[in-house]
Amino acid sequence: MSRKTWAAVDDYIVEALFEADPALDAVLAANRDQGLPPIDVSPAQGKLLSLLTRIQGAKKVLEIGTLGGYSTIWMARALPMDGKIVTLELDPHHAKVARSNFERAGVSERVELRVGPALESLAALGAESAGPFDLIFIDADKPNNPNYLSWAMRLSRPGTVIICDNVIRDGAVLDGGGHDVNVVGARAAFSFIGGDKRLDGTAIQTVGAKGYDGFAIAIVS
Ligand SMILES: C[S@@+](CC[C@H](N)C(=O)[O-])C[C@H]1O[C@@H](n2cnc3c(N)ncnc32)[C@H](O)[C@@H]1O
Ligand SMILES: [Mg+2]
Repeated sequence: MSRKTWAAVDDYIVEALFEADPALDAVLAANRDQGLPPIDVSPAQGKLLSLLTRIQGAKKVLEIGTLGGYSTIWMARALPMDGKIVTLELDPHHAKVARSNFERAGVSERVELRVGPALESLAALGAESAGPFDLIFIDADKPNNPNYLSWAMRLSRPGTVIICDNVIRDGAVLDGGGHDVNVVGARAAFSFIGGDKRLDGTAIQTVGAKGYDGFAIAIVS
């Protein structure tokens, strides 16, 4: 099965199941126009995040790694009116594009974007007792996965769902002796989840418009 087929099936899923969504299309167009890398989740993955937010009944969501806010908007729309998503982004240009995307998509009131190194923003959230969050999506610099998971635990409660993106990496996750820092980060996420008795997790391998990758998903006990 080729990458072309995976992408075509993704298109089929979107066509068969999703309403036309000019607002989200505009987000991707703005990201492209502003030179952001196309490393956001795919539409099918965004919908999965939205469904998981709803299945969880989440009111408070934390996202680490905003980019242009594509995944943020999927999750923000799945929140109740009094829900909130805090999203953390290092790059001021990405953050600026994301802010205007939130405005255009009509979700600004439900989104709090914090700019700076996520580890500093997480420490601030901890100091403010901003948790617990109901769902936490980790999708930033992969070498920091264990640090982000460690903060996710501190900002969680029993029942919090933690999702970590890009943990399969074309199957390179199998390469335990390699030096690719992103693979090392993916494996560190598995080690963290597998090694913490409070976490019960699995991973979903995904193929589609974004190639072969996957999400790790865990629940806090
Ligand atoms: C894969 S993109 C996020 C994609 C987004 N979640 C989506 O699906 O639409 C990763 C983002 O994390 C940001 N990032 C990288 N290192 C970071 C750090 N130390 N702190 C906060 N954000 C960081 C990058 O600038 C980039 O915008
Ligand atoms: Mg990702």
